[in-house]
Amino acid sequence: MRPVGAGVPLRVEIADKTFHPAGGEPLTAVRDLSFEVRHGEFACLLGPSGCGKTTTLRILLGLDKHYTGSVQLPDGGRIAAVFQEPTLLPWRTVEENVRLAMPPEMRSKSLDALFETLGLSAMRKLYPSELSLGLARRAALARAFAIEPSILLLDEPFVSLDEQTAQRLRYLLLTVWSERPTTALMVTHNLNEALMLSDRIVVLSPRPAHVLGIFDVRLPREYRNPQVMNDLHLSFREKFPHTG
Ligand SMILES: Nc1ncnc2c1ncn2[C@@H]1O[C@H](COP(=O)(O)OP(=O)(O)OP(=O)(O)O)[C@@H](O)[C@H]1O
Repeated sequence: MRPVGAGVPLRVEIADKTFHPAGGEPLTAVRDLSFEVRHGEFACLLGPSGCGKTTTLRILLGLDKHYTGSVQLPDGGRIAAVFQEPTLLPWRTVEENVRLAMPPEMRSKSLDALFETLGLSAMRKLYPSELSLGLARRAALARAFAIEPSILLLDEPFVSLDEQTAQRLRYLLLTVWSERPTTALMVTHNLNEALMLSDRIVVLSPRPAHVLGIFDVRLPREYRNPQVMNDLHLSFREKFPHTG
């Protein structure tokens, strides 16, 4: 495994992204947005509702090519995404959903360890309709990690869950990510979530999104106990008094 920072970073330079709705006023969602996520780092894009976070992720995913600027993805080019909704195919089992996302040369590999880590071993043959909201999110995480992505993009994956379930999933995400480290960028408007998960928080302005500043959380995650989280909150608010 390469040490953090040794590989190609994710480099984002979006000069302008403007929507031109038919019959409506043009709307600039992103302007002069520039940041980097180092190889193997977990970063969060933290910004207020509607500031342009999802728009930015869609550009990184290649789903929106109508922008000016450039994006450099880490080498390997395998992108995994986890969205707000788990987007599982309803007529396929959990395991089939995961395997279908894998490139053909990987499809026969064992998924035992991954399912075990995510607490899904007993659910492999279930259909999405048989899963709770939390279990469906776990299946979406399994599908993302199964392809061994060179970059993992997450768009508020725990947003519509109750806080207890969301917190359990954050821990699971950390566990599975530390077993299978990859460069990760997660969109959130939840400061607590960002402080718990990130090596680095990219703090965004209200729309049009640009970077207000970077908050590095250098402390290893196992030391981020409630007291430390409290201190992190305070230093974040000192640095960014009008956000979060
Ligand atoms: N296809 C589109 N056409 C026109 N405007 C759009 C389109 N998609 C997004 N927008 C607008 O662009 C702005 C940024 O939207 P975006 O979804 O990127 O925000 P966000 O930061 O992800 O918000 P949230 O936290 O609420 O998900 C919003 O004002 C939104 O209404």
